[in-house]
Amino acid sequence: MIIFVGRSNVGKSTLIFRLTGKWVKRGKRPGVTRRPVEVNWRGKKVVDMPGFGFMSGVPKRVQERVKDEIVRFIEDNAGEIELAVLVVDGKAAPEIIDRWEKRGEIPIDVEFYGFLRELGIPVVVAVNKMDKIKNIQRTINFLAGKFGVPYGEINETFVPVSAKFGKNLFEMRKLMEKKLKEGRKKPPAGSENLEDDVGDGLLEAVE
Ligand SMILES: Nc1nc2c(ncn2[C@@H]2O[C@H](COP(=O)(O)OP(=O)(O)OP(=O)(O)O)[C@@H](O)[C@H]2O)c(=O)[nH]1
Ligand SMILES: [Mg+2]
Repeated sequence: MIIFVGRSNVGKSTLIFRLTGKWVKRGKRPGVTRRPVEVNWRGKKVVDMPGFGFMSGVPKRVQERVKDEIVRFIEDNAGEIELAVLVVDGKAAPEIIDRWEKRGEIPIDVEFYGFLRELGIPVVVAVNKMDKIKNIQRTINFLAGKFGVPYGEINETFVPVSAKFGKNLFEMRKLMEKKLKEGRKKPPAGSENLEDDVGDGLLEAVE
């Protein structure tokens, strides 16, 4: 199972539609997807999750309940979830994160990234709406800092995309496939990239 999670209106459903070609409900206002929706992609379940955070016309109490339901869904299915794609709105996220931190709160995206990693779920962060972002690398570096992703792991964690304009979807798919292949196991901290690089060097030498 692959889940797509993220705040409301970041483009999760549009991204799933682009990736799988399967019809899922999309919309202009936050709060379109209200229940997990399952589609099939290459023999795997892809789950379009409701968004957390602000939803237009939805009381705060209900928003909180939706968030609790998402957390419960992930906990209940943790054993089956092979990969999570955390979708963020690359244009809006830095500002929202700063605002939450200034209030002394943990930004919801930061919280969810940590939550997924704690459960051992591999995460790809799709930085969506790249068509609206001026300096993509700066945005990604900012997010990596907030999420606590080490410098060496940025390129295997973050991918800028535009679901609406179909940009960089191939890159996203490639990263998803890489993470799926790697599975859940995690090499000891500090050694991960070193070993890969050594292996690549050897292969190149043979070729
Ligand atoms: N500019 C721009 N707009 C986008 C992009 N991707 C999605 N959108 C727009 O963002 C809005 C929300 O898209 P959805 O796919 O419904 O978002 P969602 O995350 O599924 O929203 P919820 O189900 O409410 O949580 C729509 O108006 C999309 O057209 C993008 O890459 N660039
Ligand atoms: Mg949706």
